[in-house]
Amino acid sequence: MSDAWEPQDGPSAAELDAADELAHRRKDFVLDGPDVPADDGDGDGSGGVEGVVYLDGNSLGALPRSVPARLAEVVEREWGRLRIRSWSESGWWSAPERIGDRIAPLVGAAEGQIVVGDSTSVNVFKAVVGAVRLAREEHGEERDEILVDAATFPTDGYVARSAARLTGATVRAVPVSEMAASAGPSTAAVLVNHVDYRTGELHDLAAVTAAVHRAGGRAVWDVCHSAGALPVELDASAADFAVGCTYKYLNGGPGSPAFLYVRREAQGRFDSPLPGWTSHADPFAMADDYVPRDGAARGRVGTPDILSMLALEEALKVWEGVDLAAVRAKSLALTDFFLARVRTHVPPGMLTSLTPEEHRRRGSQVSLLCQGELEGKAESVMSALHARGVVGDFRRPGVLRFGFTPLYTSFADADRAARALADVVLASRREA
Ligand SMILES: Cc1ncc(COP(=O)(O)O)c(C=O)c1O
Ligand SMILES: Nc1c(O)cccc1C(=O)C[C@H](N)C(=O)O
Repeated sequence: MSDAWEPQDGPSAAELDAADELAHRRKDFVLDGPDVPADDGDGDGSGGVEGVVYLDGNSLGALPRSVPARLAEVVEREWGRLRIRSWSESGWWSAPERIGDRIAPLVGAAEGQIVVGDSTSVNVFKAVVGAVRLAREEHGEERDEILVDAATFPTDGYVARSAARLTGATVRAVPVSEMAASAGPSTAAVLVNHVDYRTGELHDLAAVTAAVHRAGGRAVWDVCHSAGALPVELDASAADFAVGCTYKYLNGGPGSPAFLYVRREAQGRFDSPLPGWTSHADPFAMADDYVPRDGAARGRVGTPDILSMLALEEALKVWEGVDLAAVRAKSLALTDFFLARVRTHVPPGMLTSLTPEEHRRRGSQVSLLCQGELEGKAESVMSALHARGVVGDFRRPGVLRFGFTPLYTSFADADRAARALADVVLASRREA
């Protein structure tokens, strides 16, 4: 432990964990495994009885404990013994809408508006083209611009540019802070990340959407970093389309299918650019002409990815009885606690938080920029943290990211991570 590690003002991690109403959810996840570093007995937080501190749920959520048995059942019974009958008898065919309805309350959506399937990237494509077509149907072909969050996760930008080429529109990158003022008479659609993957900044879904609507455009939201991390008010904010992944805060597993939300009011006019046979009104008619289904199922394309989808369905059971307001309160308390610990123990000028202080602008991660003596060392700092049993990640050029998943991250985790970070930073100063 570093000499710099002194007792803190305010409640201890143990006191905060004892008062945490979500603490009991942690046991529903597999968090310790054979990769736990052996206890080296020096008390420096580098593993042992405490296990790994997992702060990378903003990239890949931890495994919910009940998933392996459910997957084994799906493979052995539903696939192994029932085979083709499972499309109807095991509910495989309707899984995309059924699981969409399980996600709906987590993102503030009434049922019947979310379908699960494909990747986030593919759903961004459906949503952006769908939004452009809708805006043009309402306001004419002069709607020729797509505004894209200038700090977007790259896949959204790539897809938007391709969608623009296909629809004859152009793309303009706009900082989210200027999005509302930038939407105008030529805006067909805007594409915004609800939480910035690099900084953890939370954007105002309702305000930006309202401004885009006033300008006559349609709003598409990427909620990858907010779904399951904080309350997302899709219906109340009048979002037109939203897309999210399920492998981060929804813990669906690596490559678990994404989801597509199409606001009920827009569903009947949603003209998907990927009209596959499973979104046909009568798929088994195998008709030449495409007639789209009504409702969320219009967002389907081809055969659903059943194994991943049913793993996700099981994973979503951890949300039963969870109050999203409690999730948000804990997320903010965890990130406040971690930031305060880091600020106290890391010498000034080495790490700067890119994550907003203001709660209303903060998602559920903390991003620290390596500066001064730490410039160029983000990767080595993160690997030293991994060696001490603290798993976050880094994004080039110098951002350390720590994701806080309220269902399983404890205040003791946040405390140990900050401690390990201070030790790593001070060690790197000694070595310099
Ligand atoms: C905001 C955001 N959008 C999209 C993606 C990825 O899309 P896909 O699930 O298609 O890989 C990620 C992360 O990988 C992301 O952070
Ligand atoms: N989807 C990922 C993957 O397949 C491999 C590694 C990382 C990811 C991620 O999700 C990265 C993540 N979206 C990010 O915020 O950087």
